[in-house]
Amino acid sequence: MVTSSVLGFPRMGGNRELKKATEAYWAGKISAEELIQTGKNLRASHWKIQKDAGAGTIASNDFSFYDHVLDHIQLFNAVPNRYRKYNLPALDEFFAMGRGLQRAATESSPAVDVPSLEMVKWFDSNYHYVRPTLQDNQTFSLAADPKPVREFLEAKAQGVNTRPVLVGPVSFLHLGKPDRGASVNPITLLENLLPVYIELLTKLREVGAETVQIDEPILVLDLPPRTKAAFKTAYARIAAAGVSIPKITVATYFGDIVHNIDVLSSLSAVSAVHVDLVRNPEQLDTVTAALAPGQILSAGVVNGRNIWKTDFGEAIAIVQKAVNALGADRVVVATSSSLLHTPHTLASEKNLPAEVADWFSFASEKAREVAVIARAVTEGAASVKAELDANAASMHSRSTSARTNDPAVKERQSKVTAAMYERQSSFTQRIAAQQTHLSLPLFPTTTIGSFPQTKGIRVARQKFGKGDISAAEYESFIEKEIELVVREQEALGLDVLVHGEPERNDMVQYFGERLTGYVFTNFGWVQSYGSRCVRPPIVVGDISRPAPMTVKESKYAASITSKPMKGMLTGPITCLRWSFPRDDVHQSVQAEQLALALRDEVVDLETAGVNVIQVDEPALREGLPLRSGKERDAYLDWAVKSFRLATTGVKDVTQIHSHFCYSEFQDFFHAITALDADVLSIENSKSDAKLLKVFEDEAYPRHIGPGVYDIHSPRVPPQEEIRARIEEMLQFLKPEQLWINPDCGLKTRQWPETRAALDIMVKAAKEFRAKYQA
Ligand SMILES: Nc1nc2c(c(=O)[nH]1)N[C@@H](CNc1ccc(C(=O)N[C@@H](CCC(=O)N[C@@H](CCC(=O)N[C@@H](CCC(=O)O)C(=O)O)C(=O)O)C(=O)O)cc1)CN2
Ligand code: MET
Ligand SMILES: [Zn+2]
Repeated sequence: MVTSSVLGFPRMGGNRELKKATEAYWAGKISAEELIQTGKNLRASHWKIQKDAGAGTIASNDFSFYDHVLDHIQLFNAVPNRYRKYNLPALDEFFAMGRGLQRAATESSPAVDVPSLEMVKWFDSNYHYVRPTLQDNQTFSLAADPKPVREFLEAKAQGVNTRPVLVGPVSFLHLGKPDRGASVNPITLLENLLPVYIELLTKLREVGAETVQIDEPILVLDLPPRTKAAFKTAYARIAAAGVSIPKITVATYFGDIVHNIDVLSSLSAVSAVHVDLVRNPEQLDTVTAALAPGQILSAGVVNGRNIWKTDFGEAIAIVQKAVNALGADRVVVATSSSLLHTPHTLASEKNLPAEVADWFSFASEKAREVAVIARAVTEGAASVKAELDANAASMHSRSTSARTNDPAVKERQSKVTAAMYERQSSFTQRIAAQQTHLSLPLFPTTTIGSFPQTKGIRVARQKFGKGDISAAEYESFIEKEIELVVREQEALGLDVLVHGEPERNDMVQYFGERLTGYVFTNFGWVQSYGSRCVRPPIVVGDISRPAPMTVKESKYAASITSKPMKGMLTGPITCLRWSFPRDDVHQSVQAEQLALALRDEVVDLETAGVNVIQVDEPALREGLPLRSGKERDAYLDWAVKSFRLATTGVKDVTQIHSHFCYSEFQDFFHAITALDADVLSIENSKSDAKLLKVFEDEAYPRHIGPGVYDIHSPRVPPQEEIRARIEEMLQFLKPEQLWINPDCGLKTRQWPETRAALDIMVKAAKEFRAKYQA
């Protein structure tokens, strides 16, 4: 019999209960017990949803109060001493690593001041994990009352026999890095980690876990030989534990494992291997052939990364093929990855056009899909006839809908010329014109765009959405917010100002709402990091811009100050990647449509007198295929082209900025150069300044602002810290090319820390200005 499984469920809850409780706890409004109870209720509800949907195997330990990799840092007692030394309650230590902690001394406790650990992209998704930082001679031990055991028992008490999910030992180490000052190669710590890992598996078996899902997603990456070899060591040791541990499913996702297929022989003792057959259906034959006798294939055919209904006909055909090769008892129908990346349920969406809603499937619906597919294969199509028929009708409705096709957009795309990808002059000429026009000092200061999205702003927007306040009232409210942000920046002494983005719910959703071809949800939230969520707009058809999207706000902001005002747009790749893109048209086509819409916006801003325009592309790297090779080159080619198409319609004097919230450019530096942006701002405060060396090595001529402080944490950086960062940057960058700015936008911050940190930043810039101008 073919069974079904879900690799993980979203954590936030249908109403973002987890986000609200976590933030209330941080604000001191609810107790730790109340937060813990909220987590418990959510887990119970999520297990029930999946059980009621008929999903066979359901995960536990997929829940986290912040991030599941961070959970494992605590689980293995790999907490750096700078956190451990405070002897905080486990929950507070956990959050201190996630978001930093700065607290004045009280009668009973000393002052705490510790920055967060680094947060990085989870493969090619918009989810971020907390990166384990490991010491030379790092030791591990199992935390008391291990979370996976606790949550397994919790589900068991509810009558759900779950499959605990763990981050695999090899992936955990590979995804980590040496702590600042340490030089350890994380993978060399495997021997230290394995006994703890086996102790955990043994405990899980003791409490009744029959199987465990061990995620080793790094198997889809290009791996150094040493990491590949680590799989052999790890899984031989795990196999040696025999019947004292549960059966194991090793899960991979977001790519194929064909290039690492030799590693499968190291996994011959595990009971099942999971692969992503949505992304890479072609790997089926190779993987099937490489399985050990009796080994089960978990076939990921329901997409964990988007919201489109699964085409049952296609999925059943793939599963049937696997069954033909392996037999029904050796095939499980599964989601391609955890459903963490999908919204909670479609059932809450009351405002979608009915035609379109019928094309979608969110997490709760996907849990049902795996069950239906498994039943169709086991008992035959007749057993689920109604569901198969309805699915076929949905597929037909979408493929024939008039909504997806706009001939005017296609017409415009056919008229794109080579000249439309080029600025009028070279950077050298442009920067001279820009300097004259802007007359900026050495080490110019700026910010990345957004200022605090206060409760007041969000509530005003909510009221406007509900019709409680009029458009005119909302607009004048936004103007007041813009004015406030402008005055704050003038008082701080910043050089290039921004309007603060108060009118934007989100940098991608906002643009989606102003473009044709998109639809929106009311509750379609997806976790991005910690308590932060996004509601990705959904691309269903051809995209165009009916009217200017940002000109009014930027023009107003520019009109109330004599300082240069920077216009603020989200680039085509980021608009695409942080939406749910359509899957019936190549992404390069959607990116070009977005680029043409943005090109018009850029030109309109210039015409309105805004001569500094930032086009954010933080998702450029995220879209980079995970493995090096031809696919990467093809992606970079169309990604760079769409950025250029969006930005090159302006005169020399208009300065184009772009922003990325990371600083690892080594593997695609040529593409960064090819963007031909005049100024780049990048994240840098949490990474090694040595990453900037590539700009020096490649003699990158344009301007760069590597972030001087982290904005994801409320912590205010001391001036010495910023000074030290700038000194480090000057080892690799010329003073003439260096801008001073934070790592990213300030929307998640509160005003007091924003003001304090920017004040320190501007002072530091002035210090360097004095030193270098002398
Ligand atoms: N799409 C996207 N991806 C990104 C980023 C980003 O900015 N956008 N930045 C990077 C880091 N990721 C981030 C993701 C989300 C947020 C973020 O701030 N999200 C906000 C929600 C933003 C939003 O959509 N706000 C809406 C809705 C706000 C809201 O919750 N309103 C309340 C009512 C008002 C209230 O009581 O507060 C409600 O609907 O219930 C608005 O402002 O209009 C949050 O989780 O709090 C920040 C960074 C990488 N990926
Ligand atoms: C995630 S990148 C953010 C860029 C945007 N302009 C902001 O400041 O919020
Ligand atoms: Zn950013």
